[in-house]
Amino acid sequence: MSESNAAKDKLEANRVGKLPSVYLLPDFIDEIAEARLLSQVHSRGRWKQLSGRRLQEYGGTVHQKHGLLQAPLPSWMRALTERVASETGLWNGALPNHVLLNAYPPGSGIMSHQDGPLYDPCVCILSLGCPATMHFKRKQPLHQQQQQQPGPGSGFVSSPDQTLRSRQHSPESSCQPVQAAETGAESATHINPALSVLLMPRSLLIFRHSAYEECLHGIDEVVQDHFSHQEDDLTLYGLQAPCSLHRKSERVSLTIRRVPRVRRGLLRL
Ligand SMILES: O=C(O)CCC(=O)C(=O)O
Ligand SMILES: [Fe+2]
Repeated sequence: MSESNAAKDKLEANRVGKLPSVYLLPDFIDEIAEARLLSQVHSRGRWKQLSGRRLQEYGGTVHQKHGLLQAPLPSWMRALTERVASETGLWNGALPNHVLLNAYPPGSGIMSHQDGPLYDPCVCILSLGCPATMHFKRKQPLHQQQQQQPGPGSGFVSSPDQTLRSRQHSPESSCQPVQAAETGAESATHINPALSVLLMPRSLLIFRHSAYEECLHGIDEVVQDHFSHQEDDLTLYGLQAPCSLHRKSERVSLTIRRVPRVRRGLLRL
């Protein structure tokens, strides 16, 4: 079997939930590699402070009109992106060229959003540090969004004082508007999640195609995630429902993507 067929088979064996294109690779890296990555992440680069999280961007800046104004990835990050590409068989032999680092203090998250149209519709997220849960919600038709949204550039997440999360969506009354996501069009939904995936440290979450294009994804602002039913992700981690996971320390994630349109050398725009 060719290397890329083996990678595709491995992905299919690690598909989670009912959405057709979400995959989870638990322990994609070991604890030594995690500690090394965390020290790389914290020893260099300048963080941009956003509401509730810090951000660093590697590989260049994504420009609406020109695509990726490319800057080289640091060698430690290139080694990781090459491994992700070869072990997943994603991007058909091309390499991801853009990585976002997000650092979340306990109890923070990221509002529901869709990543921008300039990326290949395929994302790999490596989690380090503390667990969290990613919720996918189907986008609503525009006319329904207009009735429910507070306006462009804002969205809804669970309120910070909500301490429990089960695999049910929070009631509308516990929602509050937050700043739009960095990476693309945002909109709010109030329907039940189509899928919730536990992001344990060292795991690699992958989503693409319809999960990328037809869903929003986000992480609730809670200090504890509760799982009432046994689902694929828990089984892959060897966990048994019901169970709760506390977010006691910082979570760092690396969002690995590919921007097909590249402009080399930073331009003055
Ligand atoms: O931190 C995460 O797991 C999610 C990050 C994300 O959705 C993004 O960078 O677009
Ligand atoms: Fe995202």
